[in-house]
Formats: sequence, structure tokens, C-alpha cells
Amino acid sequence: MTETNTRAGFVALIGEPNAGKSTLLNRMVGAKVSIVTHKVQTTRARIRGIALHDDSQIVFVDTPGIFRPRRRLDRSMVAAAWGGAADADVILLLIEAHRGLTDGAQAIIDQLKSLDTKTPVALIINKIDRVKSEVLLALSQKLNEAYAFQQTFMISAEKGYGCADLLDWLAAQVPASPWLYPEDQIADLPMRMIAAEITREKLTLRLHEEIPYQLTVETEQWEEKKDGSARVEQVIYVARPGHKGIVLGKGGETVKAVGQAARTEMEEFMGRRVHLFLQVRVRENWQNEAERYGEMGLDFRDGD
Ligand SMILES: Nc1nc2c(ncn2[C@@H]2O[C@H](COP(=O)(O)OP(=O)(O)OP(=O)(O)O)[C@@H](O)[C@H]2O)c(=O)[nH]1
Repeated sequence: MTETNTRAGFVALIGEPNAGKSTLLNRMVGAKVSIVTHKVQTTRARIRGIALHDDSQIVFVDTPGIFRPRRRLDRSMVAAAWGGAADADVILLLIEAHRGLTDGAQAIIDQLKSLDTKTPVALIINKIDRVKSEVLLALSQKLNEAYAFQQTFMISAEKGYGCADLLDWLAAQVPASPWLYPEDQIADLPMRMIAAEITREKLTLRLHEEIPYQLTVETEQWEEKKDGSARVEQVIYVARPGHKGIVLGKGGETVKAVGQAARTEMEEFMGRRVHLFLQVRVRENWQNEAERYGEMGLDFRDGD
């Protein structure tokens, strides 16, 4: 390929929590780089995935779900989301077909209007597999009255409907440019952080209610072994002493199951053997500690 034909740019995915941003990112990139669960607000970092299509390299910024921030951590997440949108070449606003124009979606549209950016915004009506086709046209009209979207796509990120058209369009939208990343790179997150995200996803799937939002996972040690395997040591930080027992489970069975599931996925992702060691520690104030934010790819905002 000659460099003169290439295109490259950033695409920001915005939308309410659970709109399907991570699912869409994974479908576009064709590999699992951002964690997807049924629970809201699982995405904390500005994870990027890279899709190659035609001669275009499309770099996705998977932002945290945009919602009304209360806690300090939440405010950092929201700031990261809008920061990603403002820097992008294209913004995709995801709306859930069965929920329509919710108050939360309207708040995002209001924020978009105040963004003072010429960045084109496309409307992505996602989860069309969950509604009858008759409702889609009316929903699309209503949303296009609320904001002057450049383009509307109706998709199912999960089933793949409409995703090829969206990818074609994005490939044509990003500006003429040399590629920004080496061809074989699918995520610019360091492996340590991906490994921590994998463990956090497994914890989120196993634990209930508030606890997943009150814990964080860090990869403390990463050792490359001579036989090609990796020895990975991670710490699960919980916010309250009472949570430690819950994460450990009876006789340590919860953390053991989490570790097994996480190890299997890390091995699939990296294509080699992994020895994973998990520890649970209480750190009551972790949500207010500046260094944790840097590790999650977020800015720490001082002052409450
Ligand atoms: N039926 C259906 N479900 C979908 C579709 N796309 C995503 N989902 C589901 O919706 C849920 C949320 O998807 P995510 O991709 O994690 O959503 P997100 O917007 O990244 O969420 P946050 O990280 O909380 O911001 C998951 O259970 C997905 O499986 C779709 O096209 N159809």
C-alpha cells in the first residue's frame, strides 16, 4: 500500500451507560479489547481499539458512559468522556432503540450542542433487534429533530446488523493521513492494563450490586518466563473491610473462580500460557487517590 491513499482518524463513542459502546467497539475492531458486561459503567479508561478498513485506520475511543456525575471518580469519568469526544474526527452517539430519547440522552444532546465543535456527529440507533421495525423511523425522526446529525445508522452491535455500512462510512470520514499505529496493533493499552480489565470484568460478572463499582484491579508484577508463559500478579483493592470476604468467597472460592476465568481469557487474548496470582487488599480511600486515576487513564480532579 502506498501511503498517499491512506486515511486515519479518531472516532469517539458516546452514549448513556449500557448503550452498547463497548460491544460496538469490539465488533468494529474484531477482537475483544474493551470489557462488555450487562452492568452499567464498566468502562473507566479511555480504551482505544483500532479497525483497519479499506485504506483507513479508524481509532476508536471508548468513553465511559455519560451520566450525571456525583462522586469524584464519576466526575473524572465524565470529563474523560467529553475530552475524548472533543478531540475526535467523528463522534458517534449511541441511543438504545427500545429506550428512545430518554432524559439522559437529551442531556447528552444538550451537551453536544454546547460543545462548539465542527466534528460531525452520527446518530447510531443500537439494539434494533429489540424493537419492531415500525418504531425505528419515528424514533429516528424525533432524534433528528433534536439534533442535526450528519448521518443516521440503525444497527445491532450485538448481532452485527448495519455494522458494515457504518464501518464503510467511518472509513470515508476519517481524514487523509498516514496511519497512526502499526498495522497489527489493535489496542494501545498496555498489556498490564488489559489484564487488569479482564480480571475486573470477571469480578463484575460474579459480584452483585455496588461492590464492583467499589473495587479496582492493578497488575503489580509481570514476569516473562523462559518457557514463553507470563507470571502475572494482581491486587484487587476493595473499598471496605467487609467487601474483602465477599470477594474471597467461602474458602476463597469466589476469587478462585474469578482467577480461573480471567486466566483463561488472558491466555486466549495473548495466545500463551499465563500464571495468574490474585490478592485482595482493603484500601478504603482508593477512589480518592491520585495515582489510581493515572493508572486508569483518567485525570484526577481535585476538590469535592
Ligand atoms: N439486544 C442487544 N443487546 C446489546 C446490543 N449491543 C449491546 N448490547 C448489550 O447491552 C449491554 C451493554 O453493552 P456495553 O457494550 O457494555 O455498553 P456500554 O455502552 O459500553 O456500557 P458502559 O461501559 O457502562 O458505558 C450488554 O449486555 C450488551 O450485550 C444489541 O445490539 N442488541
